[in-house]
Amino acid sequence: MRLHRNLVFATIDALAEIFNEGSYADKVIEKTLKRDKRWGSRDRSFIAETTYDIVRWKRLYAEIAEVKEPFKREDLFRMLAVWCVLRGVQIPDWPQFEKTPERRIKGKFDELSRIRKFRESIPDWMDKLGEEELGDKIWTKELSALNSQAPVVIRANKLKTTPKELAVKLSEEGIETTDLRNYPEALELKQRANIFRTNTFKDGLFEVQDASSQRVAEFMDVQPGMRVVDTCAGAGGKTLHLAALMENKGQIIALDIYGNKLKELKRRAKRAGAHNVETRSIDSTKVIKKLYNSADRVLIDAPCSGLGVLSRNPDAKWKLQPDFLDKIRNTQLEILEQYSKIVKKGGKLVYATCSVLPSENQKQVQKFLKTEAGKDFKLLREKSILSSESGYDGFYMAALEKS
Ligand SMILES: C[S@@+](CC[C@H](N)C(=O)[O-])C[C@H]1O[C@@H](n2cnc3c(N)ncnc32)[C@H](O)[C@@H]1O
Repeated sequence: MRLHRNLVFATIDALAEIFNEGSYADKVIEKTLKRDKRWGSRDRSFIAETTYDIVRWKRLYAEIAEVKEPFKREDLFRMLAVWCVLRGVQIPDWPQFEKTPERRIKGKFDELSRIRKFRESIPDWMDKLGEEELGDKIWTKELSALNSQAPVVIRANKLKTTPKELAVKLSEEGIETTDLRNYPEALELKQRANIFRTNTFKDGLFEVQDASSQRVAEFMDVQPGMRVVDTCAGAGGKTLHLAALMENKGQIIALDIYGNKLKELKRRAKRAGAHNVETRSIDSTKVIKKLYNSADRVLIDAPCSGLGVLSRNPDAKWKLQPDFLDKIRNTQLEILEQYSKIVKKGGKLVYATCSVLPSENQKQVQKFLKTEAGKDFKLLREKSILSSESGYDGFYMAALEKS
């Protein structure tokens, strides 16, 4: 591979913005890719993948390159030089890469690879927390899985197609997929591609949704005709799946505290042909109270640390802070206590997170069961999905029944 100057400069600009201005990697990359219309798909994937790689390995690369935050441009070039050496990419003879100590880089990499927090490139506090919660063996395996590039998985929208038919249509548009055993609606891309440009996507035949995430709506045990409330619906990944499982029959009320996310949900629902979805922004407690004791199924896809989805969102390693985790655990419990009241007698509640930490998952459910609101519920089943075991995102889900 030969490095091209304008692609490398765009990558360095993106990294400076992510590391030094605290911007979100996905947003910065999206903006950077719009900078030059002449860039082809290989150029675009170089920028996106190199930026994500260096974000993912920030601690390790900074340690090897002997640079500290806030990073100057020359520091970022040194980190990129580390990336080149460790990936066997030829270092260009540009002034920015003069005197790159290739042997020293390899030596330091071998030395640091013996220490997990450097090898897996994560903050001390997160390493300690993961080990405390999951134990040394599982955490070590999980970290390694969470540091690998996530596969692209899509969900065939059964309101409009079947996975088989979708695979054929995508293939006609030059995109090859494999179907996933045990995930009835999922297809995995054989190679990364810009699938949002396909007609198949524009026509609403699929959504991008990780395989583990597709387990959540399945876990809800919905039937066509039910009344379902998705309380933390965001832009509607799970809502749209629920609409498909309910064959567009019955009612789904999608709630969130952010109206702009619900607007996006509406746009997606229209594309997907999901007609049984209504959105309501939670702008006061009244919105929730009005729904008390009314739903056959309630989903709480709770805000969480996102520690199960680090492979697709590696900058969360650097943006997450311990005090945020404390706050989010309180929010999770409050939400459980409040929103569980929406379930009617005999109805079911599903609590889910994309975290692998028991303190956000099974321990929260156990705490909830001991509260006043929780005493009417019994735990039916729960599932912890580790990325190291499934090959997809880390997730947790619990189904509870109200008596
Ligand atoms: C894990 S995300 C939801 C993802 C979404 N369900 C999906 O499948 O695409 C959690 C969501 O909870 C929302 N949220 C945060 N605090 C909330 C609260 N107190 N009540 C309701 N929603 C909340 C966030 O805005 C965010 O959209």
